Amino acid sequence: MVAPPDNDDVLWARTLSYAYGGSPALLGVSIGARKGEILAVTGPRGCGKTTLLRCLSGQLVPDHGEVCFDGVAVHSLPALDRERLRCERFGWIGTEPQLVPELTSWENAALPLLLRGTARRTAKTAAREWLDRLDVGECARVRPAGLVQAQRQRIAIARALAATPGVLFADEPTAPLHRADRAQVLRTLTSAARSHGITVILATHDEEVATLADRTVALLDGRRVGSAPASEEEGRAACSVSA
Ligand SMILES: Nc1ncnc2c1ncn2[C@@H]1O[C@H](COP(=O)(O)OP(=O)(O)OP(=O)(O)O)[C@@H](O)[C@H]1O
Repeated sequence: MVAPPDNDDVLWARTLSYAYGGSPALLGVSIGARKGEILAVTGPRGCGKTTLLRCLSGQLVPDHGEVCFDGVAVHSLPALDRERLRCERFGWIGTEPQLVPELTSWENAALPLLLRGTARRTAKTAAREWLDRLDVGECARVRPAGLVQAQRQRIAIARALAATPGVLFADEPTAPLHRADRAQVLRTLTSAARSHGITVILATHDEEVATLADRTVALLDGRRVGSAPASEEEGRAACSVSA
């Protein structure tokens, strides 16, 4: 059975290829995600998950193929517009928490909101709420150097959620956490995303983590395993080139 064209995808990519210095990491990958959907990208180490997320989020420009978010052709935006899009509409949780060492935990969590011009008091309230939800409320006034890695990662997750992005890219987000804490943090992340209509693209090599997603796409050696629905290969309306 051929799936009908799906024009509800808020983020989609068609035939993405990317190589690092001639060494291919992605080969013709097509993918789509709807608003509020939690989509897991799975596969063994080195299969191209991070590269795919970096292409989808505009951090990398694919060698071939297209990325479209909310009608905007991300791959053809000038670098500054891609940066603005990432700042205003996307969130990123990496495997390593990258916090600003000079700022306290709440200031780190509030940073995307402050950069967008949100009033300091409002941004602080939102940041502290998310720190509480992620069980690091007591660390609000502590700088990253005074925290353990698992606490820093919870703060990075709070920072991503506090900004309520359109799409949250999460690359092995629970890797630095203790095994016992992973399920709880992932549940907080996925339930927050569902209640706020945030689309999540979740890269993981852990099958258990992937079970929390609405749908899974598997990669192997830079290619999508199994066939992509027809809607992800063709039949899309062209996206515009302005942000
Ligand atoms: N900056 C880089 N320079 C050169 N090669 C890279 C770079 N980043 C990734 N690669 C290579 O590209 C391929 C895909 O890597 P990628 O990190 O996207 O996979 P992954 O599935 O996310 O792996 P992991 O789970 O280990 O992060 C691998 O062969 C990797 O060695």
